[in-house]
Amino acid sequence: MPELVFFSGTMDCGKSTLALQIAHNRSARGLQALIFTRDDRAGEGKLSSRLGLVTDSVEAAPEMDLYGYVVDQVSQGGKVDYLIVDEAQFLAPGQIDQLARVVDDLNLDVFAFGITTDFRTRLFPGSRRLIELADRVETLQVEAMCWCGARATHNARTVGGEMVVEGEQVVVGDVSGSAAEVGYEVLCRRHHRRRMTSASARAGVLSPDVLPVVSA
Ligand SMILES: Nc1ncnc2c1ncn2[C@@H]1O[C@H](COP(=O)(O)OP(=O)(O)O)[C@@H](O)[C@H]1O
Ligand SMILES: Cc1cn([C@H]2C[C@H](O)[C@@H](COP(=O)(O)O)O2)c(=O)[nH]c1=O
Repeated sequence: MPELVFFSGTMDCGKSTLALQIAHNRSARGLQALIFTRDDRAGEGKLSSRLGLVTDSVEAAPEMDLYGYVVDQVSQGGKVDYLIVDEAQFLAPGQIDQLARVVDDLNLDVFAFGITTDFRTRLFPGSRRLIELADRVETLQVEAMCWCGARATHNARTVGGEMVVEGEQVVVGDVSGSAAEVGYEVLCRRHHRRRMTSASARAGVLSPDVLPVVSA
């Protein structure tokens, strides 16, 4: 039976790499993917991994009918054996419904990849709908780690190096950006709640406030 599968995790846990591996393994067996992404860091119409691999994709624009696009491709003689959808958190809930229809009415597997929650720990609308509709939700095996060594479960946003909890939900960025701009860091829940990034933890250790007080 074809499935809608949501591969989810934090930023930087290997989702895009897995998407590219699935496409590679299947294409070696003659299966052709139709690849959608939205707002990949590498630019429009690209699916990229931090391991350096990148492939062309179809940019899933906000108003695009994904089901209609697949039907058009197939009616024009295009070969579509299954779908890969990266950065699926950015899709509108209605577009996730269209992906479910691709599975049910066109009998194609759809593998969606994305982060579940934003920098405020709130579900992205696209991820919420995926959790509601997917046949399976898979958590990635390679866990990203918080600076403390615990499994990273949350995404923090930094602006000028400081963790923030207010702002636009969508700001494309990376975990290795310069401290001057918007960046991201994956944290465990404990340190997300305490707003302790690796930089603020280091600063805390160096702060004279935490040095032992020597009595006279
Ligand atoms: N230099 C490197 N050597 C080995 N693995 C790396 C290197 N750089 C990145 N990675 C791996 O790539 C992962 C990020 O992959 P990516 O597919 O871009 O993540 P995601 O799509 O989940 O944000 C990291 O968690 C790490 O496992
Ligand atoms: C937490 C969070 C992330 N984003 C953006 C930042 C990146 O461009 C993508 C995630 O990409 P990845 O391949 O999973 O690293 O999402 C955002 O816009 N808002 C957020 O709150």
